[in-house]
Amino acid sequence: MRLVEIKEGKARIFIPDPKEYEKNGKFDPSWAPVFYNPRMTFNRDISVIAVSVISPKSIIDALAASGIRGIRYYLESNSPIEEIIFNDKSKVAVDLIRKNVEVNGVKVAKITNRDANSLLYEVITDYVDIDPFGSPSPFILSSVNAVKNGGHVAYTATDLAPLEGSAKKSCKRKYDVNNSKLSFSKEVGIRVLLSKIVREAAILEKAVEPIFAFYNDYYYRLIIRVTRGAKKADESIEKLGYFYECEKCGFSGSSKDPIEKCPRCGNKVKISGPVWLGKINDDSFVHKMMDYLQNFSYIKNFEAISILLHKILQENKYPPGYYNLEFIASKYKINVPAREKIIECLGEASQTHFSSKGIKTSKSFDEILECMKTLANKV
Ligand SMILES: C[S@@+](CC[C@H](N)C(=O)[O-])C[C@H]1O[C@@H](n2cnc3c(N)ncnc32)[C@H](O)[C@@H]1O
Repeated sequence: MRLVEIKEGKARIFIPDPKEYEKNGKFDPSWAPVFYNPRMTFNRDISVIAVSVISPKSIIDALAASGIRGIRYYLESNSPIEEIIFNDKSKVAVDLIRKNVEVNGVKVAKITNRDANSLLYEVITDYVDIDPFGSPSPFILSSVNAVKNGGHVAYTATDLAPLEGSAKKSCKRKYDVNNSKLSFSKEVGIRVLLSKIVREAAILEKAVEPIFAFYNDYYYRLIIRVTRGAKKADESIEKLGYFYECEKCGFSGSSKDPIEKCPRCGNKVKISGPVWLGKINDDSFVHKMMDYLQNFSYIKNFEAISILLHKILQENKYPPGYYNLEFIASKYKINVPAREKIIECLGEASQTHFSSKGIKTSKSFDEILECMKTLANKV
């Protein structure tokens, strides 16, 4: 395997030379013997900042591939990390991790060549990172099991089709959620993932609190805090419910139990659930990330991260779900007014990072419609 050296953040790592695995001039990171995807740099940049805020003493990079994530946590997070377990079931990956750990002087590394699940049932740590191909579902129970009381787990999910309701059967299999493709499916997806995590954690009498969650490019990233206690686990479950959306009048909302008819026009609704209906971001955690970000002016995505964190804080004020302006406009056969104008008209409203067509607000559907119609008439 020919290697090339690349730089990401403060790490210099060796990866398989992509040129060797090109097919017809194209390259997909999954074609190389060890996975490294530069499109995930944003995910790793922002995770380095989150880990700095969390400040864990021990970390498990359970699906480590080249080791880039754990290495960057060691080199770049503000906190003194005492142990990082780098794990991958691939022997080739583990050999490369060994090299990369040495090159970057990671003094606290333990490297294992195990199935992540069997490893996670044997260890106890402050922070687990689950960054799989596709769905993190197979690793939820074991990762929640592996963290101490008050510990954290971070998940990446790239299986958007089931999470957003395009692949319904797959969503039922992997997340045990009856999902429909709703006009605000980008936000539904992360709430489907959280719903599964909450229910899996409850088996272990652990409660889950999301502290940081976002959507970017082709994946979700979610960080949860896990606490022990059957009662607390029950309280987490209480925050599950259902989204509905009316195909006729476009009205949408959430309810504790599934409903069949639109509360506005009486038509049949599409539903998705059970989904997490609590907050998905913790304001004080996001504020701390903004403060810490100032120490990371060297990272590639500094500006983009700052924009995302500001958006998240704005949208975190509003109830779950967003309004897809194109969807509503199509129902009423009106032009889509500029998003900023609608936000201005409503007053209490914000953009959402989930969609450039969406707004979040605590105002009613009819108030939104009124603003949209008034503005559309002015166009
Ligand atoms: C998407 S890659 C990880 C990427 C890496 N975290 C990064 O930031 O570049 C997923 C890795 O998980 C490993 N893997 C898949 N299933 C596994 C399992 N059950 N146990 C341990 N490793 C596994 C694969 O060999 C692959 O290296």
